[in-house]
Amino acid sequence: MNIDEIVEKAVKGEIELHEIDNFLEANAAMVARRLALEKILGISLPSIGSTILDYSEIKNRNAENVIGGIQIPVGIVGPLKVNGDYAKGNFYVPLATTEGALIASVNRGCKAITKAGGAKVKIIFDGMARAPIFKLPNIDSVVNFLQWINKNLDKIKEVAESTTSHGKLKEIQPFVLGNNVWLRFVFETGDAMGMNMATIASEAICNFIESEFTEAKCIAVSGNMCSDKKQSMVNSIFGRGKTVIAETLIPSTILKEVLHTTAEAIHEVNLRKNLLGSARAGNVYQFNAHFANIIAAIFLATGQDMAQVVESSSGYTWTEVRGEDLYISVTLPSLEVGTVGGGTRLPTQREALSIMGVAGGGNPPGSNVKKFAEIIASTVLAGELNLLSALSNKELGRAHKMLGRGIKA
Ligand SMILES: CC(C)(COP(=O)([O-])OP(=O)([O-])OC[C@H]1O[C@@H](n2cnc3c(N)ncnc32)[C@H](O)[C@@H]1OP(=O)([O-])[O-])[C@@H](O)C(=O)NCCC(=O)NCCSC(=O)C[C@@](C)(O)CC(=O)[O-]
Ligand SMILES: NC(=O)C1=CN([C@@H]2O[C@H](COP(=O)(O)OP(=O)(O)OC[C@H]3O[C@@H](n4cnc5c(N)ncnc54)[C@H](OP(=O)(O)O)[C@@H]3O)[C@@H](O)[C@H]2O)C=CC1
Repeated sequence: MNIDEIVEKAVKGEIELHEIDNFLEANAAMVARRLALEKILGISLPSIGSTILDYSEIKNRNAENVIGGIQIPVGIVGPLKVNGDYAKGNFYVPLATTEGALIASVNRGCKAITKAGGAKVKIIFDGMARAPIFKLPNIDSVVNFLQWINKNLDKIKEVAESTTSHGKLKEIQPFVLGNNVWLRFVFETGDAMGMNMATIASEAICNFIESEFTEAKCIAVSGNMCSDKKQSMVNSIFGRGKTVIAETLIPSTILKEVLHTTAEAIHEVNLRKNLLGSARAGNVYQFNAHFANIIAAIFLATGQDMAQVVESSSGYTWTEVRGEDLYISVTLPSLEVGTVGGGTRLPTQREALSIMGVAGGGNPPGSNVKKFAEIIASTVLAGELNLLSALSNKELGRAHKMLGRGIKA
């Protein structure tokens, strides 16, 4: 069958859109699927169809039933001076967004931080968690199960690590409710974000447990105590991915000249907005102004899993007035990122990672992603510093009129 005949069959419903992959080479299948959809809907999709994506690379790795690609503007902020353990020096950071004023905002924050000597940044925890849920017959069995797990830690580690060369089982955190037990497995995952790695290793552990401790039945490899793609106290307290802290001290001259404000004014906005306002709103995880803006824009540009913006953007902004200067820090308890795997292998996303010098695996493994995490936290710091400044001097509406609607103030 040629491509026209296949399109016709898909339009008539004689083959499903995803079955086109069985008849054509990958890229021809992507085109045929779009042409069929255009005919079914009576619309044309030339922009989605005009893509540099190679479906033979994406298929069985990143997406199914593909009809083309979506383009999102990517802008650049920086140079941003980062004084980390892995990221040292001045960095340009790509942000993909459709929110006018966001890039300008973060860029001004970068300017202020760089002029002030940079952002100091530390990673204080590193571990990707997967938590299967087990059903036991009764609470005697729960206690025996926990003792058995403790006795068999070495064997469990061996089973897990037989599935991966980079994944290392660091720790098992047990949680109990009645006859239910969650085992929260925490892995080091090299430069990968690690969710596939941790899931595959956890499934192997579950099979081993079920065959050896037969009273335990694994109900689901993910029991939501992980917690993936959901806000949760467990991530906030224990950390998931990387827990990162970035801080800087901004002298009053820079506050005045670059940010048109004062330490007192920023501190008051932080206290009454980020801390009190978030508490009054019943927010438990996001005592910040807009971590999500920076996290989402970097995730989108660099091929991270967008659904993990949920927990990766949780965290706290802390400020202190020191003389006339401002101390400001951001704490991100669960930043889930990778420089290998997932969407990081796509061509535009890989280029975006290369702007920061973090594309691919590091030497030693894990060093590249830690450098990336430090750059992200420093950029979040720039975003917070600038938005708090803009709010303190009533710039927000004016900026968004100009850069979001194209209207001169
Ligand atoms: C827009 C500015 C920065 C102007 O600020 P300004 O001081 O009038 O601008 P400027 O023209 O004097 O430039 C100062 C610096 O800003 C940067 N800058 C300036 N323009 C650009 C540009 N086109 N492209 C790139 N960078 C730009 C750049 O670093 C520049 O330095 P230079 O390089 O010239 O030496 C300021 O008014 C501002 O930051 N406003 C606030 C906007 C903002 O923070 N928006 C964030 C998104 S809001 C949101 O989504 C969340 C929210 C608010 O709902 C959450 C909440 O509830 O809090
Ligand atoms: N399965 C699930 O439940 C979920 C999956 N996801 C998806 O999972 C994907 C991310 O999973 P993830 O495990 O990170 O990625 P991958 O599934 O792509 O696994 C990473 C691969 O890279 C290899 N590798 C090579 N060099 C390195 C290095 N330096 N550091 C680490 N690994 C290296 C690993 O080998 P080796 O293993 O031998 O070390 C492994 O094969 C995303 O697409 C995400 O959307 C997201 C949430 C849930």
